[in-house]
Amino acid sequence: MSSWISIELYKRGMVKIGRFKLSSGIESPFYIDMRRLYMYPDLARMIILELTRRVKLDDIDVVVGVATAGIPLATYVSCLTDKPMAYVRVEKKNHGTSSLIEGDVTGLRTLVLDDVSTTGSSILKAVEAILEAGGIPVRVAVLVDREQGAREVLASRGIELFRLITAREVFRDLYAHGLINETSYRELLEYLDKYSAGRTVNQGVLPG
Ligand SMILES: O=P(O)(O)OC[C@H]1O[C@H](OP(=O)(O)OP(=O)(O)O)[C@H](O)[C@@H]1O
Ligand SMILES: O=C(O)c1cc(=O)[nH]c(=O)[nH]1
Repeated sequence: MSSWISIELYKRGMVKIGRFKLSSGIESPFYIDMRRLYMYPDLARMIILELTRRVKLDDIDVVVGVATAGIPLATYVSCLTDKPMAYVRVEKKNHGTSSLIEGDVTGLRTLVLDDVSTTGSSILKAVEAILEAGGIPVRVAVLVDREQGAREVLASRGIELFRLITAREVFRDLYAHGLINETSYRELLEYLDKYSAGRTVNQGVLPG
């Protein structure tokens, strides 16, 4: 159903296979670099339109991007849906308004947006900032979920995670279309099985 998304992401260099360190410190044999999506406005529009069609929006007052990669995503969602947009900074600004959140979420039902979810810690930090500011985090949406804990962390706070596609689905589509070979596919699945949510070895370092 979403194989066109996987294929486009791969062909435009947003699915990288190699050896990467993630923001959580976990090592990974792949990296999803959605920051490049905005180099291709037609594709960005198509993918984000798909997100807005699939995620529940009718109970949402404001969309909130998580800095930095969630900000262009939230901007597109806002333009496509006419929902107001705010964003959560990485850190509180220490001059001017001293804001952590730009825009206003007070009393508003929010859809939190980020490009990729791994452990969920970045999203959780943003959720906490929204709560602190008097907002109501209703739902979180990401373009790609790596299934390494985000859904479970958010569920424990009563917040649903919507993901347009999972990393596992991306690799399944790439393999099905002959874009990665069987050895790579098996290695990627092995990693995802080993370091997926719920495994005690989640904070893993790759061998070798
Ligand atoms: O679920 P997590 O384990 O928190 O990982 C996912 C987060 O990591 C990446 O951001 P990064 O920290 O690289 O910052 P950036 O958005 O500024 O590039 C990504 O954009 C998510 O925000
Ligand atoms: O966990 C991360 O830091 C991370 C993983 C990934 O695949 N892509 C990304 O942008 N961040």
